[in-house]
Amino acid sequence: MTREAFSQIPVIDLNNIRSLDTTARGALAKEVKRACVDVGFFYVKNHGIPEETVEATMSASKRFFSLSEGEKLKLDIRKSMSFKGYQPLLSSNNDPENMGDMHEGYEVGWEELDKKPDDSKRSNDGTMAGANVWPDELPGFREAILKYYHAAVGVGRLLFPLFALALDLPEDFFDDKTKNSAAIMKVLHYPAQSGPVDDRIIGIGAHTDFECFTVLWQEPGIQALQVLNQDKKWIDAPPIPGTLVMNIGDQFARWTNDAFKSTVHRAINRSSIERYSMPLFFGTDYDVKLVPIPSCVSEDRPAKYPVVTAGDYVKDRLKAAYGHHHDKRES
Ligand SMILES: O=C(O)CCC(=O)C(=O)O
Ligand SMILES: [Fe+2]
Repeated sequence: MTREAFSQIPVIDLNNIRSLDTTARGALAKEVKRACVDVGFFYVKNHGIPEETVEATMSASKRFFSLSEGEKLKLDIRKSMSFKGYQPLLSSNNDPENMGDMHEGYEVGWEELDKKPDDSKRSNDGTMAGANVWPDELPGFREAILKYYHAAVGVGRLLFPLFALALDLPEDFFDDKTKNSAAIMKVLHYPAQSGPVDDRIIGIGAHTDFECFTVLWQEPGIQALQVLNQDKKWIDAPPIPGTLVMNIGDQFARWTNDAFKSTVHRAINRSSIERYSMPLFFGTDYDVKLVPIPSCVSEDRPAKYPVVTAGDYVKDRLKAAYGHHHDKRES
């Protein structure tokens, strides 16, 4: 690939993802592989999530963030042992060099839309198991959030086999590693940062995501997301209507011994209006060990990472970013 090409984030059409034609799926997997190896970021179109679902969830999210701080703080994520609930402005810090992230957020994990007395997926989450916390005052909020959550989880389910193909693995390689609910969704609200911006307080500081991959919806019309390319230059990842942004996270970097790039990114909302986004982070089940795939390790490419479980990895990174439970970054 040329240097020029590194500054491009590809758009991949998922139209053929459900195709029964293995050649078509194979061609798609090739495109995905190239994006994962070269950039670690790509856009997907024809992802199948209806626009109405996105809009309903966004309007629910806007209603949530416009509640009073007191109401929102009833759901303070710092009271949750499993990282569910509300994150006030400046309470997280994704870049240890920075002084806090200029966004507020709200975080949920797996939950059935129709409540079951025993939701085995959620209770099997081990170290990350714990109920979502919902506001009392917002009728329809839970339903709107969970509707998008389940739609996006559906996209994630389609993508794991594609990533497996891209790694020359059997398509079902991740099936027994993704049986539970290791998918965390956030809705985020970034105030406008116009005027001079202190580089140490931006929307979300430079970071990599912790899981296998992220599916991000970002508000159309506002440029904020930036990706660090292989030349260590920040390139814009503008919203493209009708697409979702996908990026590789640290768990895939570990599975692939860095063949797939967990790419550093950040967001700065320098527009004059507030911005909303929603990432959904897909990991393997929390008890699964992040063991490098044999074809990604060789004498020339020795294993780079110690083996840990997905749950321990994610929890340590969350603790570091949120600095709560009186725990500081371990090591
Ligand atoms: O809001 C965005 O565009 C990026 C969010 C993000 O990178 C994250 O939450 O990990
Ligand atoms: Fe991120």
